[in-house]
Amino acid sequence: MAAKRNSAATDAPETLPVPTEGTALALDPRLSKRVESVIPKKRHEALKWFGWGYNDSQFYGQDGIICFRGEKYPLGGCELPSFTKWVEDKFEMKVDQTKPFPQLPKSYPRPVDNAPFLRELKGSTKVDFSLEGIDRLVRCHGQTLNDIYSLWHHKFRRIPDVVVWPRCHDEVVQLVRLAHKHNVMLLPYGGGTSVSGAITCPQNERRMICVLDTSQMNRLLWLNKDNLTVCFESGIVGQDLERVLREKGLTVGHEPDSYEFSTLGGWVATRASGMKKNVYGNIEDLVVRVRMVTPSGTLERECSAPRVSCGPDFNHMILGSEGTLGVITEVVLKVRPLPSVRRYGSLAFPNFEQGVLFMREVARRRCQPASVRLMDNEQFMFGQALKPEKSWWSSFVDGLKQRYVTAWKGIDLNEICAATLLFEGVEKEVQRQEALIYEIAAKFKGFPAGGQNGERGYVLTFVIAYIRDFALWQGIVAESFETSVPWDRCSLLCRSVKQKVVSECQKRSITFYTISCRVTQTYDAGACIYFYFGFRCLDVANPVELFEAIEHSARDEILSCGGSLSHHHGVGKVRSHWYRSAVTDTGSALYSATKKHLDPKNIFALGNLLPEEKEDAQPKTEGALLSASTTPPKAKL
Ligand SMILES: Cc1cc2nc3c(=O)[nH]c(=O)nc-3n(C[C@H](O)[C@H](O)[C@H](O)COP(=O)(O)OP(=O)(O)OC[C@H]3O[C@@H](n4cnc5c(N)ncnc54)[C@H](O)[C@@H]3O)c2cc1C
Repeated sequence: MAAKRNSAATDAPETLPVPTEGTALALDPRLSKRVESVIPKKRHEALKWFGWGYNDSQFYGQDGIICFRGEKYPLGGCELPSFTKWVEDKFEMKVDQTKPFPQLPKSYPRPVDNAPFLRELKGSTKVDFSLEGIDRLVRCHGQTLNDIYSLWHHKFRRIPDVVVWPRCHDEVVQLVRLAHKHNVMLLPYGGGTSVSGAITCPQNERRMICVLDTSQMNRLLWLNKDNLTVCFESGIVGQDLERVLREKGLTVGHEPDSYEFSTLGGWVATRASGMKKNVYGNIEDLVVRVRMVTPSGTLERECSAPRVSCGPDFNHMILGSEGTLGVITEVVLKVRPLPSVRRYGSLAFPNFEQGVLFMREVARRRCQPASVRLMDNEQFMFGQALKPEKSWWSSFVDGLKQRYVTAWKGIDLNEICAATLLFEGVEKEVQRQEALIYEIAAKFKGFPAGGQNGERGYVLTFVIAYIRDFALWQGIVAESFETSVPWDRCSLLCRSVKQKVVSECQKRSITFYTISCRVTQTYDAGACIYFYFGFRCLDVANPVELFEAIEHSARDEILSCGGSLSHHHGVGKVRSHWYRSAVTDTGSALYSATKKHLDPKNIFALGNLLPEEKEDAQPKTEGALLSASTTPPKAKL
């Protein structure tokens, strides 16, 4: 989504060191420049301190109707009567626009001091830093429900004590050395979009916590047009990266739903997945080479050859390291020429099972378009509700009526589900793909439902992220969770997890809730499933604990159905309970040994992956105890 750029971020001297690559002839040194970012150094000047996205974009209530403001998005300035009705029916509540919005705290947690560290930071480096409360607060968390709820209710006991903004690899090397020397905890911070608790400050850390904000390390370092590779610093934000490349007729094609705000370093550190992975690959397919600064030295592959057989691949040690091993500073990525054609489509299926069979067949024949996503009925209806007055539900139905009126017979609107499609490539290839996809869909009773519906589905993705804050404001807690699963367990897992959530809600007398799922990625061997869950919590004392207890049960169910701990959100702190059993004791010992070698003083003590020992853990309430299993379930091979 286009946004005004931040020129303040361009003031760094251009004398910063620039690594070179390959044959100098293929390189254009003029390219090495800081990118004007849409996100200012003082993030809170453009982004909400208390939730998701831009300050000027949000859902709000007016005369009992839900509206959306924010000119960067197509729903900007729209009233949403259907969505209002959906909320009223689902949660039996009216929009209450008189509810207060959260207020910034009047004071911030007292910082832990480490005078020798600060003295040396000021004296022997040129790294900019801040001790201001607001700079510390906005970087103490990611985007989990728990994070946002804690912010709204001023619950964070521990926030960073100092924020630093290095501008290049060498400054990171200096900072890591300093932190190691003075035993300061370092927390690499990219876009702050983590949904695993990965950047939430460990609440029991007694050392000074220094957040290393990568936003000022966002240069395009070089571009090699012969090899179609590009090197960026790790702090570049997704939309900036794509904009710069687009100007040169190129794209990386990595578009996670958070790409407006998440960074290249964050993608690598979490093993992110983008919606167009079918054409461009997931982040691990796109990375050619990556540099990570650790207290024991810099870890990187020596050359940019496309594939090497040279023992275990240490790029994969860095991918998914979740900030616990070091700071990723520079990444070499593959680029592709921009596609000449980009076309949307959509399909309707009589029920979810037919839709899954269609997805499976598309994967079997390896003919996935850039993106194909299947929504269940609940999510489909929710998507329809999110239309401005008189728009696409009517056009959707009309479209179907006009073209497929006879085929509609026998389709139950309580069962219908839909897939959205995005095709990219050259015209001929896109036409071939479209024909094949619609032919396969027909075998599973699927109907084309128009490009406009498909486009809306993708565009809405960026707006949907704003709903959670509105829901919380109104007294609904909601969040998504995801997994990946082999094909033969896909439908079973979707059904079982939804049933589990329903029964957990009933057990806890939660009457008003929503649980839905979608298949978002397909592979040869299985798929990625996304669940959305929310419930009305107006009279609940500890809604987040309750939510987490139910989510915990849902994760147990996912694992016992043969699903993974995570397809792309990562482990962080939220899923660390299951990490050891997911990778075996031997695997977790290997990770610990690696960490000990790279970071002997544990300065990257984020507490991700393997849970930290809890020194003063609070006793759990009944809601949490009800479902917190001690032995994580395991699926058979
Ligand atoms: C609305 C929404 C939609 C999302 N959609 C997707 C999606 O489609 N696909 C997907 O994969 N994820 C998605 N996510 C999750 C999140 O955006 C990703 O995990 C993303 O990769 C995080 O990047 P970030 O720059 O925000 O990292 P942060 O949140 O800042 O950090 C995440 C982790 O990476 C570490 N880290 C960050 N930068 C560095 C660095 N330079 N060196 C070392 N460690 C570092 C941090 O320490 C932390 O452990 C979504 C999240 C939200 C809120």
